[in-house]
Amino acid sequence: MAEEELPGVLILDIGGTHGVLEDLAALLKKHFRLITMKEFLENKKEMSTKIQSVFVFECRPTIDQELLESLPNLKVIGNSGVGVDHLDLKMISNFGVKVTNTPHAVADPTADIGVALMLASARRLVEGCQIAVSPDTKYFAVDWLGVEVTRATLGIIGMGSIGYKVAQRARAFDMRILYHNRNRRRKEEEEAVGARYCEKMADLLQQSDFVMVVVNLTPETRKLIGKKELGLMKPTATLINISRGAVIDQDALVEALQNKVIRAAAVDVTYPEPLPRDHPLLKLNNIIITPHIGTATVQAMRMMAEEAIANILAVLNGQPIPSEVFPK
Ligand SMILES: O=C(O)[C@H](O)CO
Repeated sequence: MAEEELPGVLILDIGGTHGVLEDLAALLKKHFRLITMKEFLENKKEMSTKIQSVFVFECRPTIDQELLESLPNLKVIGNSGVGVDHLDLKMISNFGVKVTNTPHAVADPTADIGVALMLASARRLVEGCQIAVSPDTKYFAVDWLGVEVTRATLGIIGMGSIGYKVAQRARAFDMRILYHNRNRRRKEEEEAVGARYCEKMADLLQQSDFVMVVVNLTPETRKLIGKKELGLMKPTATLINISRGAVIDQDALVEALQNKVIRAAAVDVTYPEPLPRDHPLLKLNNIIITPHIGTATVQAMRMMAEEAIANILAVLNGQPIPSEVFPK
C-alpha cells in the first residue's frame, strides 16, 4: 500500500529518546503513515483528519483535551509501556477513543532493573564505582560494608506480571519471598515461586530486608508508602521502587533516609522526573536513583513497539484487542 493510503499514526515522544525513535520508525512505517508532532503542528488542517491513532512513546507524554479535539478520526491511543497514569482515561474514553498498553514487553526488563537496583544497593556498587574511578584514590579500601541478598527476605508489594518475574529471579538467590496484593494469586503460582501472601502490608514491611514496590499508580496507591509504612520497616531494610515515584511519599523518604529509619533506597522512578537539582534526595549517599530506565533496552523498545502496533491494528481492523486499558 502506498504511504499516503496507510492509516496515519501520530508519534508522541518526549524528545531526546536515546535515538531509538529512528529505529522504531521503520517498524511503524510498515503499517502506518508516520506523522510527527512537528509535522502535525505545522500542517494541522491537512493532518488532523488523517490521524487514526496515536503512538505514545515510553509512557511519558500526556494527551490533553485540545489534542483530542483536533483529531476527529482518532480511534486509539497505543501506549508503549504498561503504566498509563499519565493519561486521563475517562476524558479519552469520552471522546470514544480506546487506550492500549504493552504489559508483556515490559515485564522482564523491568523485573531485571528491580533486581539490579536491589543488588546495587545491597553491595553499594555506586559508591564502590566512585572510589574505583576517583582521582583521589591511592589504594582500594572501603570504610563500609554492604549486605547480602542471598537468603534475605524480599517483600514484593504488587505481585502482577512484573512482580512475579522479580520473584522468579529472587529464587535464584534463595530469598524468602513475601508479597502483598489486593487479590491473592493462585496457590500454584505462589508455590511455583515459593512466595507467601501477606494479607496486611504491615506484616510484609515488618519482616522484609528488601521491600520492592511494583504497583500501578492509581488514586489508591498514591503515597502508599509514607512515614508510617517506612517506620514499620526494619532499620536494616532497603526500599526499592520500580513503579512510579508518586507511590512513595518522597518527603517521608528523605526524612527516613536522613534519620536512618531504613538502611537505604534504590529507585528508578521519582516525582517529578527528573528531580529538581537541589532536591534533598540527590544529596544523600544511601539512595541510588536511576532515570526511569526499567524498559530502556534495545529488546524492550522493539517489543513494546510491536505490542503497541498489534494493539493499534486490532482496534483499526475491528479485531479483538490484545491489551486494552479501561477507565476505572
Ligand atoms: O510503565 C512502563 O512500562 C514503563 O515505566 C515505561 O517506561
